[in-house]
This record gives sequence, structure tokens and C-alpha cells, in this order.
Amino acid sequence: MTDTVYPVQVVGAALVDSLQNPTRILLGQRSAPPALAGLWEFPGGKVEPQESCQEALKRELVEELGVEIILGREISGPHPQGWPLNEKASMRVWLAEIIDGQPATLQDHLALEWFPLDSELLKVAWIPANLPITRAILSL
Ligand SMILES: Nc1nc2c([nH]c(=O)n2[C@H]2C[C@H](O)[C@@H](COP(=O)(O)OP(=O)(O)OP(=O)(O)O)O2)c(=O)[nH]1
Repeated sequence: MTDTVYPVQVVGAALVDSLQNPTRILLGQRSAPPALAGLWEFPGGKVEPQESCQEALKRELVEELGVEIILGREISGPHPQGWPLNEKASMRVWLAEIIDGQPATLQDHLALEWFPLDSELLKVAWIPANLPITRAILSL
């Protein structure tokens, strides 16, 4: 699988209340496309040409939630491009913390909600591809 190159690189933030002592995580409920609307995700999006993954993640969080973040450690996936989402896309995910701004549904989300970092998180109506990532976060 590591030979596979995914043409679409997605990045996501596991946005916790505190990088030092995480107890809650902020998830976004997608508004589109219809197949994903209502499901929960890590805020983020696609990396643009000429942009690093980390730059893209910071940009997406400003655009979508109106917050500045600092990144913590990466939640490494099984592939160099992170966690495969489908045949075309793979997502790298970083722990992150808000350093400025109040999260708001500026773009792409119906709602934002803080969830406790416990096993109940596995019962959230996730985009299905996100479940293994959630397990990895809970086992940190
Ligand atoms: N942001 C995000 N996307 C995810 C997650 N899980 C998952 O399968 N995806 C998929 C959904 C989309 O097909 C793709 C990300 O696309 P996106 O629509 O969020 O990207 P974007 O904000 O850059 O928007 P655009 O280019 O489509 O306008 O990755 C996740 O946790 N967060």
C-alpha cells in the first residue's frame, strides 16, 4: 500500500482543548456533499498546490472556523500520506489547539461541537473513514 500515491492530499485537525492535557475534541458536522452531509469530521480540507500540509491545515482552520491554531504531534497513519479515505484521497491528521479566535461555522459546517475524549467518541456519526483515526487518537 505504501507504493500507492493518492492524488488528493487532505489534512485534518484533531482540535483538542489542551495539547498538554487533552480532555475534549472539537468536531465539525459537514454540510456537503449530500453523501457526507450531517456526518462528523476533523476540520480541515484539501492541500493546494505549492502549500505544505501544515500550512494548508492552518489556512483551512482560519477559513472554516475563524481560528488560529498551533499544531502538536501528527497522528501517523498507515501510509506516508496518512489515513486513506478512498481510492483518490488520503488524510494527514495533527493534534492542534486554538491560540486565537472563537470557533464559528463560517464555511462547510452545519455545527461545531466539543466531544469528550473517551470511548463514546467511537459512537459519533463519523465519516466512516475516520473511525480508525479516532481509535488512534483515543489510544494516545
Ligand atoms: N476535512 C475533512 N475531510 C474529510 C474527513 N474525512 C474524510 O473522509 N474527508 C473527505 C471529505 C472530502 O471528500 C475530502 C476533503 O474535502 P473538503 O471538501 O473538506 O476540502 P476543501 O475544504 O478543501 O473543499 P473543496 O476543495 O472541496 O472546495 O476528504 C475529515 O475528517 N475532514
